[in-house]
Amino acid sequence: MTAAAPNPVARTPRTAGASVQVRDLTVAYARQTVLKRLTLELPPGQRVAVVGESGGGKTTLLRVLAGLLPAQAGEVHLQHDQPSARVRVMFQEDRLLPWLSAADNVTLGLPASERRLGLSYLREVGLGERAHAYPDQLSGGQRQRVALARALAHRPALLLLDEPFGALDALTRASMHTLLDSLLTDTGATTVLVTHDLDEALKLSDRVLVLRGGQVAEDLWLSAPRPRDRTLTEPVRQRLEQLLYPGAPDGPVA
Ligand SMILES: Nc1ncnc2c1ncn2[C@@H]1O[C@H](COP(=O)(O)OP(=O)(O)OP(=O)(O)O)[C@@H](O)[C@H]1O
Repeated sequence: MTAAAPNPVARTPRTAGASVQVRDLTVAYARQTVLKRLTLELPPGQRVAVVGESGGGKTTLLRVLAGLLPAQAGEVHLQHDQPSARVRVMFQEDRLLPWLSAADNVTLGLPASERRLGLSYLREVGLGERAHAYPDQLSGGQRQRVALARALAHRPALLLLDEPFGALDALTRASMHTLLDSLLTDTGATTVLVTHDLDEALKLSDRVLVLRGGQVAEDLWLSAPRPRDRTLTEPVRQRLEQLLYPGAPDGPVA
């Protein structure tokens, strides 16, 4: 019997996810205080979705965790086993460099010794055959897959996703959920996903935080096994809909 070819990603040691501690975090823009003494603790490897009203500070929290925005007060601590802090952010827009091929976008910034492994993520997202294509030769869904491969190629201890599939059509988004679900299970990264899509939150996360008034207003943990059967997460969905769309007895307002 011939042994199956080893999967290059599965052979990779899982990343040790970062643990995240946020204490009394306050962030303001000009005269508007967006986060108000927000406190949060994420154990290594946890997958957390952040939902809440538009303008409620979800992206602001993500930007502070990414080190892109300073806090006015409070503390943010990331702890991880890796020699360099590996935090990667994926945004709604792919932010690929248009003059670089998909492969070069994915491996940009990786040490030479990690480029081969980086490219294996391009295969994992189903784009091994398009490694030499430039971003403008790829569809929106394919570009987001390159962006996802780029984020994962750096084997982040903390992966921050800001509405990463918000610009995709429903079918492409659903296939990205399945892909991301299995890739996250392989990586071990601690993940924070900002989203307006409750399906996305319930399918991909271990825990859903509702931000309101600059704080964590609700902290719901999901214990249903993956891949998630929608019926198992229905009680959490109903609770989230009550919190996010009060006064809409039949669910979200279109
Ligand atoms: N650079 C900035 N300068 C001034 N105000 C800002 C800036 N960035 C965000 N804000 C304001 O801070 C508040 C929170 O914004 P943030 O983007 O964090 O919210 P959000 O919950 O991610 O919103 P959405 O769901 O609409 O993306 C909003 O009122 C926004 O207008």
